[in-house]
Amino acid sequence: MGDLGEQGILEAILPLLDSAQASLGPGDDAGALRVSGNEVLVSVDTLVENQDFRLLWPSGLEHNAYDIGWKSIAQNVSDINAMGGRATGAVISLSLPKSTSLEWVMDFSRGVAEAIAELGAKELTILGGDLGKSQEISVTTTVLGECAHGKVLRSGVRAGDRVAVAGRVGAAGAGLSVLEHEHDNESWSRAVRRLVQTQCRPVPPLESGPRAAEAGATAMMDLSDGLIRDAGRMAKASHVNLELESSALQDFALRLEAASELTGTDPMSWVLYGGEDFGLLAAFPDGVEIPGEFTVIGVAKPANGRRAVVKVDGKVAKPETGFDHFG
Ligand SMILES: Nc1ncnc2c1ncn2[C@@H]1O[C@H](COP(=O)(O)OP(=O)(O)O)[C@@H](O)[C@H]1O
Ligand SMILES: Cc1ncc(C[n+]2csc(CCOP(=O)(O)OP(=O)(O)O)c2C)c(N)n1
Ligand SMILES: [Mg+2]
Repeated sequence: MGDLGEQGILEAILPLLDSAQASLGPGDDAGALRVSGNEVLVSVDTLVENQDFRLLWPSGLEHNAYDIGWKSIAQNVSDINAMGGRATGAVISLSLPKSTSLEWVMDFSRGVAEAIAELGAKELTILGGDLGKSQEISVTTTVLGECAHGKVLRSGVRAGDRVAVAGRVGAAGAGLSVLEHEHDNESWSRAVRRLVQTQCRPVPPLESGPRAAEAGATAMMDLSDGLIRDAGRMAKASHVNLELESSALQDFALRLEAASELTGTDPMSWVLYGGEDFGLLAAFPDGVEIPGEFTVIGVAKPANGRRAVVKVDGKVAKPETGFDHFG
């Protein structure tokens, strides 16, 4: 399966599955089902030890259970936010090695509870979950949600729309590089610690999803796999090119300098290809007032019947760069 990539696997399996009864089937940040006349959004995401976090990073930092609980909530409510909705319920499945301590599970659960409170997911309540035994830690959270303003899909961008982002871009990727860098974590500066914190405890902009929907966004998705890769998915779903300007991304890169000095990485590579910030990528038509927390980074242009692409400063960006579990 290694060479197929996530996209190739999905193209092979989705035709085998029946989604006819869904009001929105697979392909977007969340699916939707009509229940007693109301649309309910559903999304699921998994965190696996050594794939999505390490209990001990090469930098010497130990990853605590609290942060895993936090991130599992953050990454899931982010998918509901990306539809323009608010999370209402969640179930959490924990698969753990027998050696895991009770203190670990309690710390994890505190992270879940505090993420819900501090991220401002006021309507989100835990409905249940599951406990099981496994070789390594694996956390799967399913989240339900609703949209007051109608759901916003990835596929709605129209030529002429302005493309904008909210939340952080590149910080979590920079934090990941620092964690993976064999450099003693005791000597990290405050700025470096903040970037690591964005990787371990991401903060999706939960007010911005519903606000963008209300403002009239034509399309939206969350940024989990890297700006270029995710923008490529939006471009493909909407059959338009997304033309981005690196000058509009410069401010995001400037905020990553501390990590760049430590690891020797060009900060723009984190902005373009780093994932897990769980910010928003949205498109707004002309005449719509874009909410103030969004930064316009480009514009949508017709694909003219060709394969839709993402361009940066007029050059086609490589769609294969970014994060893929099977890439
Ligand atoms: N095993 C699967 N069966 C059916 N649909 C899937 C499966 N895995 C992923 N999908 C769907 O494919 C789309 C892309 O998945 P993914 O990249 O994980 O989404 P996201 O990045 O928003 O979490 C989503 O709509 C998701 O629901
Ligand atoms: C040990 C480790 N390796 C790599 C990463 C980077 N990483 C893991 S998942 C991911 C992308 C987002 O996760 P995914 O499960 O694809 O979320 P989704 O797109 O489904 O919301 C990235 C960049 C990490 N956080 N930790
Ligand atoms: Mg998503």
